[in-house]
Amino acid sequence: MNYTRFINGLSAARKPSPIREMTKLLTQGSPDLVFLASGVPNPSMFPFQGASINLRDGSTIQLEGKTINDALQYGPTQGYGPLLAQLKEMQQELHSPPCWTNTEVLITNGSQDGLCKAFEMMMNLNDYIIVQEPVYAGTLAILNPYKPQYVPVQCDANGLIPEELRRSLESKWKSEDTQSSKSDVPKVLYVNPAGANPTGVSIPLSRRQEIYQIAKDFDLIIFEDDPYYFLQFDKERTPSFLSLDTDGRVIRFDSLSKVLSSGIRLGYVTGPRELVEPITYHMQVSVLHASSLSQVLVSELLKQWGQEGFLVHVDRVQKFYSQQRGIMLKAAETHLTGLAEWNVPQGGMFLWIKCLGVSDTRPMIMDRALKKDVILLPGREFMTDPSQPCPYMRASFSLASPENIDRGFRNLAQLIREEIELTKKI
Ligand SMILES: Cc1ncc(COP(=O)(O)O)c(CNc2cc3ccccc3n(O)c2=O)c1O
Repeated sequence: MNYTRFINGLSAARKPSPIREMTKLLTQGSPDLVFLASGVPNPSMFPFQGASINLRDGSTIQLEGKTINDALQYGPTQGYGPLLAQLKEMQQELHSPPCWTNTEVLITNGSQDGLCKAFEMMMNLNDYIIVQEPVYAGTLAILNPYKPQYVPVQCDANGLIPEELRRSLESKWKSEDTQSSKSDVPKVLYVNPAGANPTGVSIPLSRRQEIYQIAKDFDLIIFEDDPYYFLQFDKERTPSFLSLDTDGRVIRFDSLSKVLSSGIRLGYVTGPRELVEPITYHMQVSVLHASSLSQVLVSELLKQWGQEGFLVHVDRVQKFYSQQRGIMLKAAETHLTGLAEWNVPQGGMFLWIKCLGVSDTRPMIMDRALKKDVILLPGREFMTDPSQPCPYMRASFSLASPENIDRGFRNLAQLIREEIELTKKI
């Protein structure tokens, strides 16, 4: 693949930071190396001497000696060596990327960080960008400052509709347009393939294959933003776009937030070397690297658990959210029947609810929901054109107890009834 058209001028101008390149030598030198090259602080002056992290299973992770030193010190931008190796092994095991020999993995400050830098590598003002709609609000927040021309592709209960994607592209462009540097043909398709935020929808494998073929026809890069990959409620996880990527046109964004901890701020980007390298250079000058403490802690955990132990853990997490989903669906059936409609989420942690008889949920939620002791997110926050009224709202089943979910939906039902009455009076 020729990646030139996917890297904007700002990103193409980024070069390896000399200081960061020196830090690589720190990990490559012989034990006798006298390192006088960079401003790495002396760890003997750090007040922290060790750490012991208690796990729920009764075991502990001890950070001492080399691990506490690594945890408290600068490290390589791409990521803490042992964790990088563990994540690369996991990506190969789970996705068997066809272009593995040209694939890089970069550890980022959550997947949001990687996503933001990947868009900043590609986007120019007013670019066309293809998104499945509704879109994760955090992605809209990254994109909106570019004043993009969104190409929102219609979704149904199985996610993005390939025929709609092809129709949207063919209505304005031909595949040969991608040969012209002057063409405004879109470069990126952004997709949440499993347990999408906010709809909870997962795209079946057959559709992913059709979508991948369309991406080939129009030379698109697929941003596979997949933080709910381990929260798919079907027995088998659907193969990722990365596992279909025979061309090297998928950049995958994974997150540890939903399965290990959101506060440790660790995600990882997996994609072609030519597209991961500019994001790495951006990391070199923005944050230097993701938190060493977080990386060492997770690496020690994965050492203790092994990949098998990690997958046993994520299955437990998946079962928890599947139970939470069941509790919310029961509350919706009990309290919202006749007042709203919804799909059964196939993954993730959200229920996407369409209010009947309320054309726009934003004023109802922002102005009147708190008085009813319930709060959700208005659907407009997830739309590419937030100026339009939207009857949808997003409810998260991640945190609330079963009792509170029931009470919240009871209050929500009352709120909707009062909104319908209010609307009649206007
Ligand atoms: C599709 C998709 N892609 C990327 C991310 C970012 O995950 P991370 O950086 O790896 O932790 C997310 C996280 N989504 C949310 C985060 C959040 C954080 C505080 C408060 C509210 C939040 N709400 O509502 C969210 O949806 C996501 O859903």
